[in-house]
Amino acid sequence: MRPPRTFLRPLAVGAPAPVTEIPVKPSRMIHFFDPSNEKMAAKVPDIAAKVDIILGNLEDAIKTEMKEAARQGLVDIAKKTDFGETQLWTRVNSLDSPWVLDDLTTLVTEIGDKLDVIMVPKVEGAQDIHYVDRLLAQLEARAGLDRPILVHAILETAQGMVNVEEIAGASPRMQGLSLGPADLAASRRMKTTRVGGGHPGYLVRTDPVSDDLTEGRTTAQQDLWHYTIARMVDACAAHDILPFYGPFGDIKDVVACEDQFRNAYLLGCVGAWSLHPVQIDIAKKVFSPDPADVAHAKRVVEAMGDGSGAVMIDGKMEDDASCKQCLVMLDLAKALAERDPELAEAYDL
Ligand SMILES: CC(C)(COP(=O)(O)OP(=O)(O)OC[C@H]1O[C@@H](n2cnc3c(N)ncnc32)[C@H](O)[C@@H]1OP(=O)(O)O)[C@@H](O)C(=O)NCCC(=O)NCCSC(=O)C[C@H](O)C(=O)O
Ligand SMILES: [Mg+2]
Repeated sequence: MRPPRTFLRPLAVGAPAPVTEIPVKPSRMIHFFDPSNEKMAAKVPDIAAKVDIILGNLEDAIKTEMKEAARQGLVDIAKKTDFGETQLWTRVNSLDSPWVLDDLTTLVTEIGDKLDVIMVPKVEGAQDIHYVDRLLAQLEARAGLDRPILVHAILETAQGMVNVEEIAGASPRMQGLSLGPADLAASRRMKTTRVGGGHPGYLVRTDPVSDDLTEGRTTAQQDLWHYTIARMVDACAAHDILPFYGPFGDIKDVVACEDQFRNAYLLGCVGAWSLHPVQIDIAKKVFSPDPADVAHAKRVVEAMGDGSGAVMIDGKMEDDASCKQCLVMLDLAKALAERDPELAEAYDL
């Protein structure tokens, strides 16, 4: 780790100064598209207008023989598209792959001025972020960029989970973390075959009510990802960066997708990945606070005045701590209202 006094120094001569704060912009969904797929690529301008973040994916889900076409496709799309307020991200290939060096070199040199964040998969420890950090500084200097490109790490190996805190604080470039449940399940040797979501076999059962062990015993499915998401959220909050849930692979099960996204929202995530257009509106709905919650938050904040003391509202005690939660809700609502006139009206902001 770099000592505190040097943490914010550029890592290459001519590289832009690192940021001191991660910009908090609406980030309800990171929409994945395959830049080598002509049909998907053609939809990018329309989709970019609807999402908070659009991500050109170069890693898993891109066939080996299409890796170079995907990289070039992303360069072409980025050059010709006006993304407006929507953030442009990419997911590069993993650091042990034969493609990542060309991914980083080409993208920063050709479209570095348009790229907000580079998502790095399968990050295992601070050393992976340090490698990317220095290389990006060199490339930014070469490309004459005037702002640093931020880095987002996917937590998808057991090693990455063990080192989650050092990853979150490894560089001032660290923008956030996403959970990659499919790779993480494989790395942990979990006995699942899904891309995110729950499993009916992971349950608890009520105690026996008689000698017949099958009589009257109900079960409830449990959340496979609770521990992982909570751990990621704590690491992100401690380092002032942003946590995201990752993919939900059962595209047709829009109900369970909404549940998974909501669990992540309630635990502190700011957004989730959308893999298919049908998941965009699910993320938008879930990660935008409910207007009733925003109205309640406003009442509490108004009643609490300077934020200290305790008041009763609708029979419930509110104090400094619940007021702080309400401020989190209101800050998010205000940020979203600035971007979305419908939400501004719904929140009366
Ligand atoms: C999942 C898909 C392969 C499904 O594609 P398809 O079979 O074409 O679906 P549809 O026929 O329903 O598509 C309808 C139209 O919508 C377009 N489409 C589909 N997906 C997208 C998209 N993401 N962006 C833009 N447009 C999209 C189709 O082209 C159809 O168009 P048209 O024919 O003109 O009507 C596909 O959705 C897909 O590939 N999605 C992205 C998958 C992906 O990125 N996977 C990687 C992320 S998950 C992961 O890596 C795991 C993680 O790392 C971990 O470890 O957990
Ligand atoms: Mg993965």
